[in-house]
Amino acid sequence: MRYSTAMTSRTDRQVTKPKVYETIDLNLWYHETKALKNVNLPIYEKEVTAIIGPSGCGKSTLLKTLNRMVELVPSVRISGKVEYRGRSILGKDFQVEQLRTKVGMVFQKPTPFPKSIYDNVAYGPKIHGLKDKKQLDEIVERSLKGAAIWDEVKDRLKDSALGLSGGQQQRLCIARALAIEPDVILMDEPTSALDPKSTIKVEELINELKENYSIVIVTHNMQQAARISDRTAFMLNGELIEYDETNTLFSTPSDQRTEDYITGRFG
Ligand SMILES: Nc1ncnc2c1ncn2[C@@H]1O[C@H](COP(=O)(O)OP(=O)(O)OP(=O)(O)O)[C@@H](O)[C@H]1O
Repeated sequence: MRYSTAMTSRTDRQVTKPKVYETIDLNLWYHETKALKNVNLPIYEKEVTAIIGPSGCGKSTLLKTLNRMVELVPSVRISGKVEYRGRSILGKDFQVEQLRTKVGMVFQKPTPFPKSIYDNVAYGPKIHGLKDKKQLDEIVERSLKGAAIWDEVKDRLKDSALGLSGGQQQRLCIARALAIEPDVILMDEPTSALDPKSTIKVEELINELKENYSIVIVTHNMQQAARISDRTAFMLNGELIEYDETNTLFSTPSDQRTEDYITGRFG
């Protein structure tokens, strides 16, 4: 095997960009189930990093480790390190609230609150203490524009978000994530519940967002990873098998297992 998770990938040796995240020898167990095995993964600034692999390989677990959401599962045990901007985030002295204003998350199913479109977007800034109506109006407009949904909702901001289509709801959730002016956006299969047209809109949006944000996206869809990501991490049974520039990983994978997966031989 030319690669293992303990080795530095081709990409990592060449990249001089700042890292937003780095996992170092990361292991994670749910009770006795080992879901992450010695994962070493850098995430670079203002890029889209895709995490791919068959069902149950640990993609979502890895993503949720980055914002420490995984710790909501009581049986979880973790060893190794996760660094955000060079700072270890797993230690007891790190306040998880510090991540909440830096890292937004978008889930598989759109999860708007049963509130107005306006209030969905204003929610984050409000809980972080912003009260000024003019400032909130500006944030709501900027975030909805940033999520490419402003024109569709600007005349119905007081209407319930639940009245939007699934694709619109997902873009609203992206606007909600943008409202806190995050550094990173984590996306867990953000288009898997959407129709093809809405999927394309969200993919186009992701492509625009990477100018200003670092994005990590978990996807089942290899074509999607190939279309929108700069680098791809391929996981299997909790191991990071291969990580490289997306073009390289899909055109000349280094590990036979990656090749088998991307050519549809399993998964
Ligand atoms: N809350 C949990 N409790 C116990 N085991 C879990 C829990 N969540 C995930 N696992 C296990 O951890 C492993 C990795 O799961 P994870 O959801 O991260 O994989 P995935 O690659 O995201 O899968 P999928 O593509 O199907 O969403 C699996 O064996 C899964 O059964």
